[in-house]
Amino acid sequence: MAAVLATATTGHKSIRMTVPSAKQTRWSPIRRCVYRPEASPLFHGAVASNRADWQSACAILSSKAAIVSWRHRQRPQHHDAGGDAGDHLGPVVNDHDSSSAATAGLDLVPVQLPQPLTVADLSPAPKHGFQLRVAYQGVPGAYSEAAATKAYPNCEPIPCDQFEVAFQAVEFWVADRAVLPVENSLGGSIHRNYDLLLRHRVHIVGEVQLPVHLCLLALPGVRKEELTRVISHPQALSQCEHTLTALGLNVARDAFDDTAGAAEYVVANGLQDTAAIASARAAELYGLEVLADGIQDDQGNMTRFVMLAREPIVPRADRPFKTSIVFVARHREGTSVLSKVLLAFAIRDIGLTKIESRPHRQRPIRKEDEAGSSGGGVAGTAKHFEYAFYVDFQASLAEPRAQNALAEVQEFTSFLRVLGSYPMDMTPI
Ligand SMILES: O=C(O)C(=O)C[C@]1(C(=O)O)C=C[C@@H](O)C=C1
Repeated sequence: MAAVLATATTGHKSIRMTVPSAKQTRWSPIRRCVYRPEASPLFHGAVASNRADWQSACAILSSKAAIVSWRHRQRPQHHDAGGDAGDHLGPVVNDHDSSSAATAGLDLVPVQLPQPLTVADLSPAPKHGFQLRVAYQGVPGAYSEAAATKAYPNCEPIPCDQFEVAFQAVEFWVADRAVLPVENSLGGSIHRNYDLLLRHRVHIVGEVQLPVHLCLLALPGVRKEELTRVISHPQALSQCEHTLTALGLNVARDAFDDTAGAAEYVVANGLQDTAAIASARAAELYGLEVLADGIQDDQGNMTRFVMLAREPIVPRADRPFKTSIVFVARHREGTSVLSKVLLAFAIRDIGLTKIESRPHRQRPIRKEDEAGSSGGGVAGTAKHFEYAFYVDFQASLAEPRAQNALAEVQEFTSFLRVLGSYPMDMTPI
């Protein structure tokens, strides 16, 4: 059984990663798993529920075999702008060389013992010599990877197979940050991440906007006319819906986990009739040809990502900041809450850049009796959906006007959480 793992200390530098073939290996994404201590070979009562065990259980890097442990002789620490790759201890497969294990036909068994937490684990203070590890959803070549490296140049991007895994990677110290998409100028909001922001204990510490330039990729020699299927991330498919039709590609369009994963899939399966929509970098990484370049329906296509961390940053008032909040209306306030909240910002001259609503899962419906009293004599029960409202406003929490606005918002809400107060992305497009 083949053990598959890339060990490169900097994901980008891995040759195996950049020129993959069926036999070669590279970074595989961290996959989601449900942690069951009793199922873990590391289970020793209470000890088994610690971080190292979670990592052993969750960092399964291949669907075939490898069980990966993250070895931290020195705990992960970081600074935002790069570090010394040589100092970083990357993932290992039980200290074995994966290729020799594969040749010997061995099944690898995790032998990594839980590591005790150290003081360094508990300190957010960066230490030089370590690269910041940044989780993103997808595989190398995904736009989210590009966003991660735009947000944190010189970081070590850590691929995760699902958005939730990227959240967990930060919460459980497998990564120092996550960079995740929240909205696209063509496809709209990425609701899943709004929902996850509420469920996980992480903070928004920044935002990054990335122009998304989509390409149609196929195996070398394949012509457009031979295609019967186009695969990609649903957002990417929707971002070039019209252009595909204009190109005469009225073929099946199938959703995939991420754009680069679709490209990889075409190569891994030698698909002559299938194209992937992905980045030019994905074409390079996986050895595909670019059949059409810039196929997004709008040339200004842009995705906004948020940067997440375990700790919030200290808000400042000396540069443009944005603050993201989420709230649920207090029941007795009725349906007027949203307008009252908007007014709390308007009277302080605070601009709102985004508002999003998501259904309230525990309390989906609000009933209002005697609707007939104001409804032209038609008696009955009015039923409204109950929402969690997400608002981004243009001010720093360090500013008294923002603090006062939030104090007022709190009056009308049964739940209010600040997701983060962070510098706005001011980089030129
Ligand atoms: O599939 C990718 O490459 C991603 O990074 C994901 C994603 C998304 O979730 O919206 C990110 C940016 C693009 O808008 C298309 C897809």
